[in-house]
Amino acid sequence: MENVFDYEDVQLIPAKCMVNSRAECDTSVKLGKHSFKLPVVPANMQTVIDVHIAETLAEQGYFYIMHRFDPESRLGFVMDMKDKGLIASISVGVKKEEYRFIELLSSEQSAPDYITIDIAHGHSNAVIDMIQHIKTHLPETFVIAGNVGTPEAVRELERAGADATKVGIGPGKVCITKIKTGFGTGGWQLAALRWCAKAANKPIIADGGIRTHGDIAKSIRFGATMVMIGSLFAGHEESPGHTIEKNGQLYKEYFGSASEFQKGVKKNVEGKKMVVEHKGSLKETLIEMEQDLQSAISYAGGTGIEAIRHVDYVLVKNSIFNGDKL
Ligand SMILES: NC(=O)C1=CN([C@@H]2O[C@H](COP(=O)(O)OP(=O)(O)OC[C@H]3O[C@@H](n4cnc5c(N)ncnc54)[C@H](OP(=O)(O)O)[C@@H]3O)[C@@H](O)[C@H]2O)C=CC1
Ligand SMILES: Nc1nc2c(ncn2[C@@H]2O[C@H](COP(=O)(O)O)[C@@H](O)[C@H]2O)c(=O)[nH]1
Repeated sequence: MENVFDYEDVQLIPAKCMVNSRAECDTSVKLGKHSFKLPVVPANMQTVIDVHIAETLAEQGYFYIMHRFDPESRLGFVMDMKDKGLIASISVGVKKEEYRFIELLSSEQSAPDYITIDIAHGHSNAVIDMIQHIKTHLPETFVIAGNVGTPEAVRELERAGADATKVGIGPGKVCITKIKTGFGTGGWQLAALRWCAKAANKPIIADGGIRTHGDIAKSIRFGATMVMIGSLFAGHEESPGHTIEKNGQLYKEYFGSASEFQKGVKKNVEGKKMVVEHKGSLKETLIEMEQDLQSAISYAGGTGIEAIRHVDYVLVKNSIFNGDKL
């Protein structure tokens, strides 16, 4: 593989500005049948999203994916969202009971708009079979399958019927897959995204490793349609994790979906629990993300997200922060 790099190794190169104000730049993106305000989705993790946040995001025109860690509530959740005229977007795993759950959604005529198949090693027959099961019983539902980290995996899941694939094995903030198994895209997620995107015929969601808002623009440049983010969303006042005070400073808990804490047992643990700084409201962050992305579009010399996909870039190995912190 040539050119292995990650977010901090890249700078995008500005092109001539086409707007008189950044407010003219449109950050919206289409995924499936719907358009969303931002190419960003909070991670489907228990300390990042809950029913309240899902409803708020859907009402305000943002994409969301509800997590799968309260499995019994999912049918009611889909029905409620549909009753309110909101997009229903949920996650499933690949175990036997999930097959029955898909059949239940079908028999209740409660097809979600989006289903994300959410397992650690998505390049597997388990995911291929689940894609086909969903497509058989809920043919109108947009299926996101993951997670994967190679072009072969993207192609195989697309061939099986996935409408989008999610790329990122191990770059997450609470991930320990890279340490425990030696595998993954941690440390070269942006290059892996580029590699996968070259093979993809359908949208890719880049998942994990986003540490700054500029990384969203970089993900788009290297082939992402949407970007999934956990740690940057876990610290809000609305975030579902507990608030913790340490030496007068407020933090929020953030734990991996494969952490011992989430699983309740010490078996195949590939995630950890940590705290992130408390940082005000989700609404403020979404507005700041939109403004930063509008600015990125203006530097790309365009008026919409598409402009970012065509800019030149340089590799600046580990130097973009010059020792600075945000
Ligand atoms: N993006 C990432 O880098 C990672 C994300 N995660 C997140 O953690 C959560 C739990 O993931 P996961 O453990 O997959 O979900 P589940 O615990 O639901 O496991 C799904 C199924 O896949 C099997 N399975 C899991 N990993 C492997 C593997 N490496 N090889 C073969 N079979 C496997 C499991 O069996 P068995 O347990 O018996 O092997 C189980 O039958 C998810 O939300 C996932 O997104 C976890 C790790 C990495
Ligand atoms: N290896 C693991 N990855 C995990 C786990 N729980 C979630 N995740 C992945 O991380 C991203 C979020 O990354 P961030 O850098 O934005 O914080 C999330 O979407 C999952 O793909 C886990 O336990 N182990």
